[in-house]
Amino acid sequence: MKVYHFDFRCYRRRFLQPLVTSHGMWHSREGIIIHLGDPRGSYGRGEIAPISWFGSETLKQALDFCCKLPREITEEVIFSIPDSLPACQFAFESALSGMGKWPVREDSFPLFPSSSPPDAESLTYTGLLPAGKAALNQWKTLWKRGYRTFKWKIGVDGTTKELEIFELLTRSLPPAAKLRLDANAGLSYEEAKFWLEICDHVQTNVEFIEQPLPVQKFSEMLELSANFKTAIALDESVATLTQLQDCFEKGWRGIFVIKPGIAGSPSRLRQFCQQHKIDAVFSSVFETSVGRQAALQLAAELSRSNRSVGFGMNNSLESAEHSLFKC
Ligand SMILES: O=C(O)CCC(=O)C1=CC=C[C@@H](O)[C@@H]1C(=O)O
Ligand SMILES: [Mg+2]
Repeated sequence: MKVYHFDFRCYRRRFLQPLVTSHGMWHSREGIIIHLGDPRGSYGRGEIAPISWFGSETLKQALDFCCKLPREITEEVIFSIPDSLPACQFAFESALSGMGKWPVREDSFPLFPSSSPPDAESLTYTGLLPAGKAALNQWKTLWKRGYRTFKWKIGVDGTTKELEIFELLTRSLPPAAKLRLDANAGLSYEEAKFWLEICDHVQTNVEFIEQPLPVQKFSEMLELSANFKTAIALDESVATLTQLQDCFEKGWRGIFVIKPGIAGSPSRLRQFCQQHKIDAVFSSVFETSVGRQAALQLAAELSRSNRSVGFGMNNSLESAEHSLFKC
């Protein structure tokens, strides 16, 4: 059985502007870059970028797992990482499948790749707008950079204030623009109905409302998805492969937001998406280009519709280059 040398480093990158969602304010993205090397000098890298409030493991759980692993590991160890560690499953399997595809080893630990995978060139990207009225100016900057799909967080400032901004935003967006509203599970049932009603009658193309209700309100979201023209996309409800399978089995046939970085095993995710031909929107976990490359490769392979991918904001965080440290 092949044996790989295993090593890892932690990183911490600040958001240039804290990310404000109904979950709260997110100031820094922390994660782990893993390195697998083989005796011939080939190596692969992966990234553990958990989002525990979405249902993945915590960074501490991932770090404990890495610290307990021996420095020499086999494929058997990699494919037996438990489903309770989905971000670890993603990282180790990505590193294994990337063996030998990385440039000749640099002296420093991992240099972060600057390019996206070739297959990802066919993808279009979503621009993430800041919550609140800052969105009214920010969309123009992103439009000039070529974005045509925008995502705006709601469930942060209250419906009255957000509706005011929404009306100004939809009146200023060009007809070719698409808008996604992401509530991060922060609306009540009545507020969700209200937003769906508004979106059904507004001129701008509202592509979908993302996770309007908490994960526990699955049947309410299933009912709402049948009663409005505006689509609903599940995100927090389908964050891990286990949750994704569960929502599919309970009858969800709407849009699934897939964050490969926390979904779990890429091979099992690929098998599920190909078998069930789901309407998937691929989304970032604000990972570095190490995890982003692996996630975009999956998005390019598995995106069946022309929905843009939520990986537009790699400039939302400070550079990864000097963020690494031994942990
Ligand atoms: O999906 C996108 O367009 C960008 C990524 C994004 O919005 C998110 C990434 C990670 C956690 C959340 O704050 C947020 C989301 O809810 O989708
Ligand atoms: Mg979301």
